Amino acid sequence: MAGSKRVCSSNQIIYYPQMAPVVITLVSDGTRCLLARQSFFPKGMYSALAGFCDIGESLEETVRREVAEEVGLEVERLHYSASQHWPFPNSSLMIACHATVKPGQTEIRLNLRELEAAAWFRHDEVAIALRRNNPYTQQQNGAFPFCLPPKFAIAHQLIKEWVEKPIRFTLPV
Ligand SMILES: NC(=O)c1ccc[n+]([C@@H]2O[C@H](COP(=O)([O-])OP(=O)(O)OC[C@H]3O[C@@H](n4cnc5c(N)ncnc54)[C@H](O)[C@@H]3O)[C@@H](O)[C@H]2O)c1
Repeated sequence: MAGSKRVCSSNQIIYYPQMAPVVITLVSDGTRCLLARQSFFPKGMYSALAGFCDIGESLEETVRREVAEEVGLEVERLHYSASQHWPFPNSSLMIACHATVKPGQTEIRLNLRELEAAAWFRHDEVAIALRRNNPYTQQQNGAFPFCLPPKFAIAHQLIKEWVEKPIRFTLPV
């Protein structure tokens, strides 16, 4: 039977589990993809942009707002990829999308209240990072290599999808 719930034994009120929708978007300019990091990420790790949906927003509106807020870019086309339940820190439904920026509009305006860094990465750089074993290990020169989220995270799958196959952008945002 579908549906989890708890019934309060004193007043019979039914409580259903709460889940927060989150969009995670891999922005591309056609040849490169935009990845960002927060200060608490493992050193060297970059990921796609994520953000909680606000009340009243469509997923398309959340993508457009989050990308504009975090890196100052306007997205033009949107393509749904996949979803994943994500239990950390509370229960979220991650909705993963690919998006493109308007041609020629690639200048990043970083929101330092939300992100530590963001940059455009070439296809070959991302492909190497996907293949890297022991990605979070410090190198002999003291630096941490550019690396990506672990395989179990939908962020990894979204980035892998971008590397492996051309995405058709069909939905205007
Ligand atoms: N599975 C993956 O691949 C993947 C990748 C990136 C992010 N995530 C998850 O996506 C979520 C959002 O990512 P983020 O980078 O914006 O996170 P974040 O932790 O930076 O949160 C951003 C803001 O959202 C607020 N917030 C927290 N819970 C909320 C809720 N339920 N509804 C509305 N706002 C809330 C926080 O107060 C914070 O100010 C996080 O839970 C993160 O763990 C998952």
